[in-house]
Amino acid sequence: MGLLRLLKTQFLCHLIICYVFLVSGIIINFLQLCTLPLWGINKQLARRVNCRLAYCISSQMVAMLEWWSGTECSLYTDPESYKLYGKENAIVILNHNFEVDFLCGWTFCERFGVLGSSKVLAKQELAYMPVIGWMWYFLEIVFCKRKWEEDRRTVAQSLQRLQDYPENFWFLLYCEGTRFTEKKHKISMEVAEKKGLPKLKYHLLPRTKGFCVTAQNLRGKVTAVYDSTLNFRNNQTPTLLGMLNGKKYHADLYVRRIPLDSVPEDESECAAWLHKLYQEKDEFQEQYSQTGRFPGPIVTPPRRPWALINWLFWVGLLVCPLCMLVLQLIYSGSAFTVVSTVVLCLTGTEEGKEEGGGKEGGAKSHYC
Ligand SMILES: CC/C=C\C/C=C\C/C=C\C/C=C\C/C=C\C/C=C\CCC(=O)SCCNC(=O)CCNC(=O)[C@H](O)C(C)(C)COP(=O)(O)OP(=O)(O)OC[C@H]1O[C@@H](n2cnc3c(N)ncnc32)[C@H](O)[C@@H]1OP(=O)(O)O
Ligand SMILES: CCCCCCCCCCCCCCCCCC(=O)OC[C@@H](O)COP(=O)(O)O
Repeated sequence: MGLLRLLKTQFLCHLIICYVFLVSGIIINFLQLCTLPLWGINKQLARRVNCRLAYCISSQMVAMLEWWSGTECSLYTDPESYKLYGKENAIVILNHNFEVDFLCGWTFCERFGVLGSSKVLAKQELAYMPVIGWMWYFLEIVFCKRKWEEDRRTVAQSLQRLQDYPENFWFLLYCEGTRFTEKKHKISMEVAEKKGLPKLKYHLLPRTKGFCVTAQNLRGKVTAVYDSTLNFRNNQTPTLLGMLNGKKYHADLYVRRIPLDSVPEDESECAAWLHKLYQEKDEFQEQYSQTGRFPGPIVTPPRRPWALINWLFWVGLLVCPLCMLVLQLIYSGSAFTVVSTVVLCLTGTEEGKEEGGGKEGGAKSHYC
């Protein structure tokens, strides 16, 4: 094992990375809070500033994927559509099978220059999460309680506010509403059967209301739907901890650009359109499982240096005070404190190795 690879598996490195992420995140959250008075004076400027601040947080996780773990991301799409990515507002529909699929999504956002402004229809609970959740509040992320009686009005209102958003954005929708598990799949296929809909093998039955309300309220602002289907090579099951351990994965994303004009405006027709789309997505996944590839030509949008530069900046800024703290601990702490800290780090390293490496090449269930 090379020295760098060994370093990446060390718990101490993981501690430092998490420390930098959390402390920089809190500092950025605080800076976002300081922009509050600006919203009353110049709302568009406040939004632009918040996009840049948000970039400083989310790009750290992207840097971990791109530069630390070295994960590769290939895009299957047609060259005509490729030219438009990052230059227009779009609704992105993505399958939800992996712990890190949101992070792969962010990586593509980064490569097409829309990371700071990217949006999602997220469950309300995430709004209370320090760093990311608080960052989302200032990014005008749309939250839902997954109770349609309440969401119908609040989601539509939040979407309407995006009509004059000053930056290009991609609005991510996990129409399945939750991450795929065999149990959830079984239940949702029972619902499909009751509704007389064809069964899906690789997806849960999509929830249509969120998509229909999004398409309805972003019409005029958004020009296309990016139907995106993600999978990983060699049956990999990527995890955040695996990436933190420096494990390299290879993501394949198939994207079809569909003009929003071709999505029906009528609610029930829109729902039927989405069900049909998921049947097609299921076929793409079937093709991937049979052949190991999606249809169409492959391009690999290049990674950009900005995420790494931002990360190195925060590491430089925050690791010096940490070193001082550690030195202080060594000088002033008892032998017991020092020894127990070292033991804790070593134990963490061993557990991290198991988590990060243990799943490598592990058999996956049939769906991905
Ligand atoms: C070029 C590159 C292209 C792309 C790059 C890719 C991506 C990058 C893009 C952007 C990145 C941006 C950000 C990413 C960062 C982070 C993301 C992280 C986290 C967010 C994840 C979440 O939080 S997911 C959870 C929240 N979101 C959703 O739930 C969305 C989907 N849900 C809906 O739309 C729902 O309808 C709802 C939430 C609006 C309302 O929910 P509710 O439950 O109240 O109503 P439903 O309509 O769903 O339920 C009633 C109807 O559903 C039927 N039913 C019952 N059981 C089931 C079941 N198990 N499955 C399916 N359907 C079921 C029931 O019968 C009712 O049917 P009716 O016919 O009567 O309506
Ligand atoms: C630089 C890197 C530092 C790494 C430090 C690690 C910090 C960890 C940060 C975690 C960030 C999480 C971002 C939010 C993504 C949440 C995805 C998610 O929660 O999806 C919810 C869905 O699945 C539906 O949930 P359920 O239906 O199960 O309810």
